[in-house]
Amino acid sequence: MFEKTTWIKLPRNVLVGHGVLRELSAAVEELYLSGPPLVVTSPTPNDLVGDRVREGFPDAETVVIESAGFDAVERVADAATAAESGYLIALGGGKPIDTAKMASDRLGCGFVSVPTAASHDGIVSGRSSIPEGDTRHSVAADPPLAVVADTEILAEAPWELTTAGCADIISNYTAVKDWQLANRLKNVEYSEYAGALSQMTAEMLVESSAAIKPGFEESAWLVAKALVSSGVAMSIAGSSRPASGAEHLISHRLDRLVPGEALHGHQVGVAAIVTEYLHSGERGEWADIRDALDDLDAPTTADGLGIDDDTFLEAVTTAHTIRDRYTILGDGVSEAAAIEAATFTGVV
Ligand SMILES: NC(=O)C1=CN([C@@H]2O[C@H](COP(=O)(O)OP(=O)(O)OC[C@H]3O[C@@H](n4cnc5c(N)ncnc54)[C@H](OP(=O)(O)O)[C@@H]3O)[C@@H](O)[C@H]2O)C=CC1
Ligand SMILES: O=C(CO)COP(=O)(O)O
Ligand SMILES: [Zn+2]
Repeated sequence: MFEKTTWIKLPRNVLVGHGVLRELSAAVEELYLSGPPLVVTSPTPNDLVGDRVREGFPDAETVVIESAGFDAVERVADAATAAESGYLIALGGGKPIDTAKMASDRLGCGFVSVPTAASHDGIVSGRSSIPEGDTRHSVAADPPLAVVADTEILAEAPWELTTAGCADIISNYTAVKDWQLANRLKNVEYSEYAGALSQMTAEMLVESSAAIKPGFEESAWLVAKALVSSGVAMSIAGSSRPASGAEHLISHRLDRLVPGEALHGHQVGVAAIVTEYLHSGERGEWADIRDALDDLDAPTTADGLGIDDDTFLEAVTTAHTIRDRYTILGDGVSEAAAIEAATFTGVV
């Protein structure tokens, strides 16, 4: 008997462009939500844009979170319950967006994503990435009901946040390879549509790299569109597989070993150079990934991340323990193999 089903959840309104923050209340109005919103944000985005968001929602309450984690999710859920909020507005980078995403799932209400940085591809996805102890959970949640990505705001954010977003997209190359490997070796379900979309998004970004330069709003536009596209690939897959493979496991491990040292996107970019070498060896495309990162001003070495070589190598050899996701790391890369891959590619 045929039993396959697909349920793809996507945002209803996606606004990307100059000054679209002014359309936020119109975009929300179209969603037929009820009750006041709770704005979930972190300190810098709140200082920069919080008041402009609240202008459109005079009855909104705000909760400011300092770090991601299940405690923050609980805080947001409690604040929403106390304020009788009808929905959440996530304002900021990946930290407040992932926290609001998961809290809205817990509360059974919708949320709207208002990114202030083009720094990662979770702004549209239906996955929430939450750290806990030594591990990190990629939790299924509903995607935002609407996304309002104002390129004027994104372009004013520090350039390194945009280059982190670029690197998060470039890591799709190796993420898709890991997914295909897991499909071949472990029979993990693979979506041709999601895999192709994720890979095409990375290719298009690399092809546009000459136009991605600091000080141009066009750059924020190109990167934001790629982040949306990558998030849609995750929604089609119903998993973060199209955009998260071994390079993300290494980054998640670095988050435990040296918290806050480097941006998520930068870590996954450098790690992708190494995992591409593990996939394909000396003649693989690791140098293309390195050059693409370099063209986009993203780091290509452990040192460029501000992380010492030994810590980076420790992350490579222990990354497979982060979660049950089969990748090129298999059941662990030996220290000698990690040193060979990272030195040959110039990462350490
Ligand atoms: N769910 C998913 O599919 C995905 C989730 N992620 C997750 O997202 C997180 C990474 O996202 P990232 O955005 O780097 O993390 P943060 O939200 O921590 O943002 C990074 C830094 O940028 C600051 N910031 C945000 N906007 C601006 C701005 N406009 N101007 C100046 N500073 C700004 C933040 O300030 P402050 O410190 O005040 O907050 C923070 O210091 C990780 O936890 C990662 O796992 C990443 C990819 C996909
Ligand atoms: O960062 C992500 C995709 O870019 C999300 O992946 P994770 O599921 O590994 O957190
Ligand atoms: Zn990522």
